Amino acid sequence: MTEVKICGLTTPETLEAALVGGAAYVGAVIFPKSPRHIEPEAAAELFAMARGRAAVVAVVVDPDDALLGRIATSLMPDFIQLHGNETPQRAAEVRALTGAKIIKALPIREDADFAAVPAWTKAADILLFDAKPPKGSELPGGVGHSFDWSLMANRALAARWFLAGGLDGTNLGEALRITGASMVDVSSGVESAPGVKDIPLIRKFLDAARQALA
Ligand SMILES: O=C(O)c1ccccc1N[C@@H]1O[C@H](COP(=O)(O)O)[C@@H](O)[C@H]1O
Repeated sequence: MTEVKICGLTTPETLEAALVGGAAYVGAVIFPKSPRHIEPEAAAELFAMARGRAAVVAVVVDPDDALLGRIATSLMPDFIQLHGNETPQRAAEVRALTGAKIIKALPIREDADFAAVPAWTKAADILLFDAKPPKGSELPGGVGHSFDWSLMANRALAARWFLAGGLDGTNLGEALRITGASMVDVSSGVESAPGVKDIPLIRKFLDAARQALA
């Protein structure tokens, strides 16, 4: 099956739906400007039920060492998703500070945006291609915008990568067909309102991932 990450989970019911539905990755957004924000200690309590069932991902934006320390000692995520302007050198520090593997989000609008990929291929365990947020947006991700999926077609990459940005249960099949992605990430596309995850939409997305493979 296409590996799915459901991101921005904040309740046990929606996390359970993601786990039962077969999500391989589940994400906590630790970024106060986000409607999905959860404090590291609360995330640790919530995501305890995911241990051994899916990889736990902490999504952060240019985190300082103090926040990383709180995340490492409470949530102890399998992955830290860097969704800001972090450098490969900072990613190495984050890895050393937390012991977590690194997912690096790269914002894509045009072909030239892939220039950052070679530097990140060694510095990150997994890349995540997301749309560039609209101008003036306070959020670097989680805004439901997609990029031109044809930019991914026939792109030989020496790294594992997620397709992200504006995916939902209705467009996932087409996105997979065009990009050939084997890993996908969704947040707002499985919500009924910003920050409010919806169990039927989570199920629909996971079903669409299964059907795409069939
Ligand atoms: O979801 C958020 O609020 C968020 C905040 C800050 C950085 C990243 C965030 N989410 C990530 O954005 C992408 C795409 O989201 P969407 O499906 O388009 O809503 C995804 O990687 C989330 O992990």
